[in-house]
Amino acid sequence: MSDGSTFSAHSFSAHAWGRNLPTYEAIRTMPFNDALAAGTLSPEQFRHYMIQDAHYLIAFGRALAIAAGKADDPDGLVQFAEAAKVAVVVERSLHADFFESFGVSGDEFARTPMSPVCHHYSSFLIATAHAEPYPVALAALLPCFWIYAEIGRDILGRAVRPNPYDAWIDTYAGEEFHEAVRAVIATTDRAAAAASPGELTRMHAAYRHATQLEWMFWDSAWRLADWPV
Ligand SMILES: Cc1ncc(C[n+]2csc(CCO)c2C)c(N)n1
Repeated sequence: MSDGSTFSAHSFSAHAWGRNLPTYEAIRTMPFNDALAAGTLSPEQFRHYMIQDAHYLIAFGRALAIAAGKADDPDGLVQFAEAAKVAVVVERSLHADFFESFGVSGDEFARTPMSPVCHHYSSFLIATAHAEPYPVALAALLPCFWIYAEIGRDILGRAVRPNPYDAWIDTYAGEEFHEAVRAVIATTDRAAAAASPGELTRMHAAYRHATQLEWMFWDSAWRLADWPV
């Protein structure tokens, strides 16, 4: 799927994937993902990532719920309402399983605010879902699904096992997640086919911005980034 070839060459998704391939490659080879696959990522960096991801997933769930409300048919409404629920389920499993095994207390989570990048990405998704029409909202949400599916498979293929991050790797490489991702790509392509030229331009801008923010999210965890003042 990483060459976009599963989809029609004329689809929005194929164009968006192709245009953003250098950024995808930059994500795939970034130190955070190399170290995760090698099992050498520090627990401190993974804890930073998990805490920020728990914040992110709630915002992502809200953005999905807003997009669900804008769906142009009942199937889209169900698809994104269900995805919003899954985002919260994943956040709860971070709390129940990963926080537990990597020693993040409820207290530490409660006193750790969103990092600058997490704040930016979360605000961008919620603002886009609110202010933009359905196709543009979906374009902003798509990289989150698609990039994780691809990165999950890539890391699975080269992970050193056993790996302290096995459970994380297995979550995103699983077939169930990939099926959901294919469905989001298909719905986004259908919405793009009905979008105006102006909306299509904004879809590409939203997709690009979200892809850049995915890179920045991992980079932020790698650097243990915090607010400078
Ligand atoms: C920064 C960041 N980006 C994407 C994901 C991936 N992800 C998590 S839950 C879910 C589907 C929810 O319906 C997806 C695609 C993540 N965890 N963190």
